[in-house]
Amino acid sequence: MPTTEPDRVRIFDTTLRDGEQSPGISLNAAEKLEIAQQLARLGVDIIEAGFPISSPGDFEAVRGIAREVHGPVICALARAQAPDIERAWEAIRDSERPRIHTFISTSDIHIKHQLQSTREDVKGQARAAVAHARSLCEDVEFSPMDATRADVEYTAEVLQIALDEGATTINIPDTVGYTMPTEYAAFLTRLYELTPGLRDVTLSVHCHDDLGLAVANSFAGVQAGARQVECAINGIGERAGNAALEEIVMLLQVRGEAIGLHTNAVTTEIARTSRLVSRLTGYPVQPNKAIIGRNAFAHESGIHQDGVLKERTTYEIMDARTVGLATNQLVLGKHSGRHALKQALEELGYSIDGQALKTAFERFKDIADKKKQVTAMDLEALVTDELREELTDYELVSFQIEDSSGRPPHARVEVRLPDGDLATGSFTGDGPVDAMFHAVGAAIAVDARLREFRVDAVTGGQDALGEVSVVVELGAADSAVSSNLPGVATGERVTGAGQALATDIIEASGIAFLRAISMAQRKAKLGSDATASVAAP
Ligand SMILES: CC(=O)SCCNC(=O)CCNC(=O)[C@H](O)C(C)(C)COP(=O)(O)OP(=O)(O)OC[C@H]1O[C@@H](n2cnc3c(N)ncnc32)[C@H](O)[C@@H]1OP(=O)(O)O
Ligand SMILES: CC(C)C(=O)C(=O)O
Ligand SMILES: [Mg+2]
Repeated sequence: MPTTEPDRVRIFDTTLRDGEQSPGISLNAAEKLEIAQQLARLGVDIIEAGFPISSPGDFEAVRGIAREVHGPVICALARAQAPDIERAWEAIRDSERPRIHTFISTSDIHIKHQLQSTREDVKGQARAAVAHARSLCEDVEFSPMDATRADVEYTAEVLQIALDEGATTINIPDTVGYTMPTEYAAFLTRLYELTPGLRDVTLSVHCHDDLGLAVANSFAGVQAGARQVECAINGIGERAGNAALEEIVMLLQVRGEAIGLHTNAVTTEIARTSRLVSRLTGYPVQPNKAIIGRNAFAHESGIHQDGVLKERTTYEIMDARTVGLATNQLVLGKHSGRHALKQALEELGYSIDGQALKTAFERFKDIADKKKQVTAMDLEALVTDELREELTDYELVSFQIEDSSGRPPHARVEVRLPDGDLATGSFTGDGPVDAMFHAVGAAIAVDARLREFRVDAVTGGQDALGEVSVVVELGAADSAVSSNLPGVATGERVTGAGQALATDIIEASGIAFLRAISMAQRKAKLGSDATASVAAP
């Protein structure tokens, strides 16, 4: 137990050391520094910046962090060997608050097979290592590696040696993620009994997730008296990873009061830190990951949405804003109701009711039937599209596209004209969109020149809505179109812009093209050169 603030749990972040031991992760010095600076903003107490003896690059990275990151303790790992300890010290000595973390195994499996040594020799190595580290640095952490598979009495003897030599933090690693919460707590309690000096220093926990118990074991350790938790952002680390920092911090934020404990972490920096680590490590975060997964604050089902709309706490134990997210999310799908839709639209700034809501709801259901998920972006696009539709004089009633390798694509369309008549047109084009445009032009007897064409995926995923934007130019110089442009003198040009949304971009192209022509014709009729686009909601 630390002598100051005994109710505070120190957050020891090992993203840059154990986290980086995840297969496939290799961070360069600049990336490590960027993460370390963000960890400082997150308010972690200790940053384990790396293992300096492991490579010149890691040495430089740790040294850069030690020099440039202020606030947290900057820690470097070293085996219980003089060269490791000296290299670690060289890397962190410029830090305002350096710490050397040295370790050696106390389990017989490790002593016999890996170290090929004896219990007595390990005691000697531990003594020498801690003494050497303390001769260089005031802050020294000692870890008996694989402790949870070790003999507790022997581990206590080694810890007493480390304490005698001046270790200031004792960390008990569950190196292979083997222990269970009650067993781990009992192990720590027994260590307290066997090692009297342990109560005078900070006891730390370091748990791996091989059985999915890293956070539960860490929490059990805290309940047994540990006041430092070693953890990594997004739970990355050797094999199945370390305890996830964001889970430890939020567990103590949400439930800490019940046991009278807290951390100093700035929880609103969690989401940003998670995204940064994910981006720089290339390790994506699973959608259902606690705290930082994209579903962690999302509600899909109607009953939950209804509850959250009435009172957020019915289905949420945390406010998304406390972890740095803008808001929770009501994910609209085919089972969602009108209230959730209306609320979602209001959040987007569209206050609609009555017939407008009814129409939007029907269109929403159509889209929801085609898509797995209707997002806020879809909704915005749908409502905006609803407004645009009022400005359309033509309706694309149906279309067929024949497209196959070796033959140019052919389009056939049926368009309802402003007077209600149906007109058909067909065309063989260079591509399906080109064929669609020309077939539409043929159906309404307008020869429009395409000036701009753009397709944007409005939402993500294969079933995303595509937004097509087109700008067309009509000219009275062209005898074929003069009857459509009564207000335009020969030689003049008039442009029109249109946009449309659909999951099928060929369909969206046809509708946008018709809207652009409508706009050009309206402008021509008004004799106006207004540049207002049909797209503007
Ligand atoms: C549980 C953990 O996360 S421990 C940290 C694990 N992290 C890493 O290993 C990442 C960085 N490691 C490395 O870059 C390399 O392993 C190095 C540079 C440290 C060492 O490389 P090498 O000298 O080639 O040794 P190698 O890694 O093959 O073997 C490890 C050696 O360290 C010894 N060793 C392992 N742990 C310790 C320890 N805590 N104290 C002293 N010696 C140890 C092993 O017995 C073995 O010694 P041996 O060569 O006499 O058999
Ligand atoms: C170096 C030690 C603390 C470690 O990472 C482990 O035992 O898992
Ligand atoms: Mg580890």
